[in-house]
Amino acid sequence: MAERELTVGVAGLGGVGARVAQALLAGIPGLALGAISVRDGARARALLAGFEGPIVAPEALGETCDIVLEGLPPALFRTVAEPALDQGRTFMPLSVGQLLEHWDLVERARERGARILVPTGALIGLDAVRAAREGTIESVSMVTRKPPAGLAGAPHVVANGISLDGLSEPLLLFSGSVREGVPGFPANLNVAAALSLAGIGPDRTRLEVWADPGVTRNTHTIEVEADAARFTMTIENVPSETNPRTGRITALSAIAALRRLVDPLVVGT
Ligand SMILES: NC(=O)C1=CN([C@@H]2O[C@H](COP(=O)(O)OP(=O)(O)OC[C@H]3O[C@@H](n4cnc5c(N)ncnc54)[C@H](OP(=O)(O)O)[C@@H]3O)[C@@H](O)[C@H]2O)C=CC1
Ligand SMILES: O=C([O-])CC(=O)C(=O)O
Repeated sequence: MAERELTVGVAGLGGVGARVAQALLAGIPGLALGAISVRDGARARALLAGFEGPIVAPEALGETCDIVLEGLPPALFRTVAEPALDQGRTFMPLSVGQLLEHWDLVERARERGARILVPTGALIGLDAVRAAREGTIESVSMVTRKPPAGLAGAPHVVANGISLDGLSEPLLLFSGSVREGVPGFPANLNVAAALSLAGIGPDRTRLEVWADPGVTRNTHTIEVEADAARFTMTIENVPSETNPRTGRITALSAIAALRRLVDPLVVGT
């Protein structure tokens, strides 16, 4: 007898959430779009033609859905995360940096039998980082370069009165640990948070953030030194149409991460 489909609740229909919800509607065997949470219901119904399921508050997604995917602005992270975990659901965050600031949620997941699954998102190489962590990792570092428009408005940029207009050469905005960096760039460094969680943690993972007028893509390079391997990898992400901060691959990574929850064959660590 066929197993029942797992239902997915999607919080936020921005660049990431809309793409994931559309993929679920188009059909992923074993998964179904169960509910959505949005501010503008009419816009959502237009984006998701044929979706007749409920539109609910972010807190309510976990009442009926097996998996809750968060694609909200970072400030709303806990609104959806906490109830989904209390309801024992599988929670898939995109605003991963917020996990560092709401770390108690990991213990909460353990207590409630829930799970937090962080997709690789706009990054590369978390499979190798996780494998290396089973041995000894000496160092992990990441350099992020984005077109200035993708960094405009970040709290760090605003608080330090940094002007990104008319830059003619790369400007180093931040250098330090991932834990120190994320609060200043909550919509830019989710990848760095994910890297740190896959490897040696946010205090030991080093980070540089550059506003670079010479790049058109959101570019992340990670460098890992471990007893099992040394590797350097770079990903150059096409910014999404709706949000220049977010790489187009982010939604595709979330879709792939959902698929591996139900696929009979799973490849990769
Ligand atoms: N993990 C990773 O690798 C990456 C993570 N990210 C992060 O993923 C998250 C989603 O990114 P992205 O899709 O680009 O973000 P967007 O800003 O495009 O989308 C956020 C959506 O949330 C909606 N929203 C706002 N308030 C509410 C509310 N109260 N209830 C329901 N929906 C609401 C917005 O609606 P409205 O349209 O009405 O404003 C918008 O559609 C962000 O935190 C981003 O930083 C981004 C890139 C990579
Ligand atoms: O999309 C990207 O390149 C990375 C990003 O914004 C994030 O990690 O928040």
